[in-house]
Amino acid sequence: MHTPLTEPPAEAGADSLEDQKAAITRLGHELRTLVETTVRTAASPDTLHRVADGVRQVTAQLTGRRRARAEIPEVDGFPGGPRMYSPVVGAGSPLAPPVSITPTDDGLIGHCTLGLAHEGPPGYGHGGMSAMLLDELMGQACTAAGTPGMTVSLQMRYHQPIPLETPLRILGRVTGTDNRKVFVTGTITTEADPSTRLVSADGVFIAPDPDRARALFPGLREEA
Ligand SMILES: CCCCCCCCCC(=O)SCCNC(=O)CCNC(=O)[C@H](O)C(C)(C)COP(=O)(O)OP(=O)(O)OC[C@H]1O[C@@H](n2cnc3c(N)ncnc32)[C@H](O)[C@@H]1OP(=O)(O)O
Repeated sequence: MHTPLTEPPAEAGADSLEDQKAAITRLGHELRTLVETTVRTAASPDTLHRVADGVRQVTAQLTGRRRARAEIPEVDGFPGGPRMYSPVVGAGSPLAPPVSITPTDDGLIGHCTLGLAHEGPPGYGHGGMSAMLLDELMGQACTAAGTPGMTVSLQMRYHQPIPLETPLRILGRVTGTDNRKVFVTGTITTEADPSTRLVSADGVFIAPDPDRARALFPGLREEA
C-alpha cells in the first residue's frame, strides 16, 4: 500500500486548537529528546547515516502547508500569551529547554534544566543560552508588568558557569519605566541555591509605538 509522504492540506476547523497544541507539544518533546540523544551518542557512522536517512523521510512528512515568515500561527499567543515555537519557552521548539514561567508579586520566575545540546564550556551552559534565557524572562516581565517592549540593550555579567543537567531558576523583574523605556534586571541561579547569582543582567526594553509595531509585526491580529 502506498503511504503518502507529504501531509494532506489541513481542513479548516478539523482539529481544535487544543488538539493542535497537544500534538505540537508532543512532537516538540520527541524532537528535543532526539536532539539531546544526538549530541550524546557514540553511535557508529553506519548508524548515524541510517538515522539521517530516517530523519530526512520524517522531515518530508511536514513539508505540506507551511507558514510564511511573518505569519503568526493560530496556536501562538503573541503578544502576551504562550509562544508555541519560541526557542526559549516554546513547547513545540526543539531548541527550547523549554522554560516554564511562574508569575510572582515581584516579576517572573522561569524554571528549566539545560542539557548537553546547550553546552558552552564542557559540562556548562553556553553564554549565549544564558543571554537568551534572560532576554526572554526580562522581556516577558515587561509584558507581565503591562509595558511590553523589545530589547535595545542587554548588559550581561557571567559570575560563575551554569551547570548542565541541574534545575535552574531565572528571574526577570521590571525596576522602572521612563516613557516608552522599561528598565529590567534578571538573574540565573540554581533552584538549589537561589541566593548565589551565576549570571545577572540589566536590560532596557522599548515599547514600539503602535505604527511601528504594526510595521514590524504585519501578522499581528488587529485586536492585539
Ligand atoms: C512588542 C513586544 C514584543 C515582545 C517580544 C519579546 C521577545 C524577547 C525580547 C527580544 O528578543 S526582542 C528582539 C531583539 N530586539 C530588537 O530586535 C529590537 C530592535 N530595535 C528596534 O526595532 C527599535 O529600536 C525599537 C522598535 C525597539 C524602538 O524603535 P522606536 O523607533 O520606537 O524608538 P525610538 O528611536 O523612537 O527611541 C525611543 C526611545 O528609546 C531610546 N533608545 C533607543 N535605542 C536605545 C538603546 N539602544 N538604549 C537605550 N535607549 C534607546 C531612544 O533614545 C528614545 O529615548 P527618548 O524617548 O528618551 O528620546
